[in-house]
Amino acid sequence: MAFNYQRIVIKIGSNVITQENGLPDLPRITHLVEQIAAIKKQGIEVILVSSGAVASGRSLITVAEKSDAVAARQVLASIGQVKLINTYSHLFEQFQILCSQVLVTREDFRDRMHYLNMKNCLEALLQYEVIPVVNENDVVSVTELMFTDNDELAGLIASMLNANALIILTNVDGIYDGDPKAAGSAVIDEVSGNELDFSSFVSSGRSQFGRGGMITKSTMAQKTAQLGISVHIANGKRDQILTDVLENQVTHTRFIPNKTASGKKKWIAHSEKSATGSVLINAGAKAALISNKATSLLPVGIVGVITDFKKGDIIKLIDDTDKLIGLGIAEYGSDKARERVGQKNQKALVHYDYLYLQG
Ligand SMILES: Nc1ncnc2c1ncn2[C@@H]1O[C@H](COP(=O)(O)OP(=O)(O)O)[C@@H](O)[C@H]1O
Ligand SMILES: N[C@@H](CCC(=O)OP(=O)(O)O)C(=O)O
Repeated sequence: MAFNYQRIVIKIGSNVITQENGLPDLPRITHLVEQIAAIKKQGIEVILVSSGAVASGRSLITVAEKSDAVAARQVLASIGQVKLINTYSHLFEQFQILCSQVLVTREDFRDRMHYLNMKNCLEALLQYEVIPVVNENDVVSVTELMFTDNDELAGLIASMLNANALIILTNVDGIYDGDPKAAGSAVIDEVSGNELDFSSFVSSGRSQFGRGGMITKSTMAQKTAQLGISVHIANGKRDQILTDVLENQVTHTRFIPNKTASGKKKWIAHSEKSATGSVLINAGAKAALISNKATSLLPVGIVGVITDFKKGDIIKLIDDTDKLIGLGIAEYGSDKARERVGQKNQKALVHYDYLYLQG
């Protein structure tokens, strides 16, 4: 194997396992399960994040999606998830592999205790040689409780389980440097660091059954790689794609991983939407934080408290252009922070060990 991974998360997009007419593509799912079984036989731990509940639901029932889109999605997913997991379960059984169903919402990642309970469950499933099949719980996950899409969920799961790699299967060969259909566009082989501005060449359009599109995939991939996890974006419609990606024998996009971050930093990195408070930091603090040295956020670098928070909350560090610089756990509440704004020799508001910088 070109890439020597011990634990991988594989995310399969709706489009990969759905035919153009909206019906599930059973031969494709079967072929993917065969490859996953072969990978698992080599001793690699696999966690599957699979979309396709809504698409599977559409193959079973017709609902009026125009009148109430939220209810329609709930109904389709509730019916379709049963079919999806049954299909996986039946196919994995043929290789004497057990799979399990794990349905989650964004809320499950917010509270650290809750997060650790979920992590323990997934670790236990892996110990029992089970392949967890994860999807968003679309039935209860509505509006602000929703993930942007399953790419975000896959990034969270890969970070939570300290996976070596995340393989995202979609319906194009990778991230193109222009419109994938335009002549002259080519797949970007490698992305390192986070300087690349994807919005200049990735359109916000989505494929027929996809939710987030390539922009959210790119941003999530960059963030996940910054936390120390290799991310591969490849075409799940191609035969032998998983084995070829692992052998590095197929054109696709690979995000080169940075130094591995601690488990706690990985959790903080994905907590932007659950951050309660925020503080405004000055130019000196910003420069110190983004330098290569490990630096905590001291009150002397804080200009003011923007939104209140309690000790232990996740807070946002914002600069004077309103840009998010980082996220961290507050060592004390906003009342004390206000009293200490601009003062020297005060206890750090965010300790370096509990600070994640956007980069
Ligand atoms: N520069 C680009 N490179 C690759 N794909 C792009 C680009 N710009 C837009 N896309 C679109 O993103 C789509 C994949 O995202 P999405 O629809 O969310 O798929 P999935 O269901 O796999 O999550 C592709 O089908 C492609 O049309
Ligand atoms: N949870 C939804 C998938 C939503 C989603 O993000 O889809 P996709 O963009 O195809 O990965 C489902 O199972 O239908």
